[in-house]
Amino acid sequence: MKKIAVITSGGDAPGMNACIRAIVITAWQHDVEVIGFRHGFRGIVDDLNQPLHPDDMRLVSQRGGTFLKSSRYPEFREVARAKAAAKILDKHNISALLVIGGDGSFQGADHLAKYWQGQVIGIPGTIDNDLAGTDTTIGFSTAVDTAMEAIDRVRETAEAMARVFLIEVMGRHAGFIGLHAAIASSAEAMLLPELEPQPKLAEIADAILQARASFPDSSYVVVVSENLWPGGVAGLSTSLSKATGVTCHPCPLGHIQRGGRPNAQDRILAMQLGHAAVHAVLDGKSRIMIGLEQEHVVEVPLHLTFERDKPLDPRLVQLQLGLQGVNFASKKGTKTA
Ligand SMILES: Nc1ncnc2c1ncn2[C@@H]1O[C@H](COP(=O)(O)OP(=O)(O)O)[C@@H](O)[C@H]1O
Ligand SMILES: O=P(O)(O)OC[C@H]1O[C@](O)(COP(=O)(O)O)[C@@H](O)[C@@H]1O
Repeated sequence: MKKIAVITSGGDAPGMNACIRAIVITAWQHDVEVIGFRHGFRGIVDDLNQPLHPDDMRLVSQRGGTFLKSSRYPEFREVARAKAAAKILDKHNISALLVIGGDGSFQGADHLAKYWQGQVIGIPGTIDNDLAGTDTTIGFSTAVDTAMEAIDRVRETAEAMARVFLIEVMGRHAGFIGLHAAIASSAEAMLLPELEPQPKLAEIADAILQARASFPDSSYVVVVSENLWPGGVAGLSTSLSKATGVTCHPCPLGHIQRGGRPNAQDRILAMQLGHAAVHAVLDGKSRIMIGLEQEHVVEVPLHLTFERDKPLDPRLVQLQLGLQGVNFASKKGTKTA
């Protein structure tokens, strides 16, 4: 019986469990046995294997996180670790490894493929959506929903108290969550690394002061990507409060964005990609990522997913820039941000 393995690696993302379910069920339908290794690449090296059977997949899709566990394991860059992983995979007679993760995990998979003869397939699982070759990644949609709901809550108190809030969203060095959350929550401004890697304090302060002058009774919400400002939104709020004389409140959303039940879109995406990944294995494919482009499942050479940058959708950027900060008090709709 053919045997394949699956790991979840890097930051966990809602929908990873649904993807494992689709892999296990599809594989068993084709007489392929599946084992998981817990904790990503570390689990292969340390042989933390776990047999996976369709009967155990009944109630996993609804849960966030990953029941297989994940890890960041920088030691896997070492050739010796990749060779050790190859040995373990051969010991278990594994013919293909499916890696659910982000660009780092795919670099790890590509690294392993240099020292292991089996097939290596990547499945995009990261809340950041920062992988080239796929329109979206497992977990991104849920993370945006979570950020939006959190910002909606902040908005209510901000509006009641007529306060300025700076809300920090995740994304490592990518603004996808920031852009989508800013649009969905009708933010007054957004600070994203792709738009301005080093935003100017004076410009942000001016926009706040103009908004305060036009709408003294209203809230003002800025969505800020993490790692953009030294000291994060706490540091930025302190500097802006000083520069404007208006108290600015920091609100980092943090890991709240990574947890929670996957939404329907992420569950469906996860199952589509997991199912297609098993078929790619059966077709003898290797060193590819299974992605989704314009609603269609696609296969992309693995290296292209991490060697290229994925740009923000310029139409969505323009949409938000056009809608944010318009001064409705002015007949001409003068921009205030
Ligand atoms: N260049 C690399 N060579 C080998 N393994 C890597 C490399 N980059 C990342 N990895 C492995 O992939 C894991 C996940 O990568 P990371 O960047 O943390 O998350 P993500 O896959 O979500 O981007 C790392 O902890 C490491 O084990
Ligand atoms: O939980 P950690 O290890 O501090 O990592 C935080 C990072 O992980 C993420 O949540 C997800 O990143 P990856 O999916 O690329 O691992 C980033 O948005 C964030 O910068």
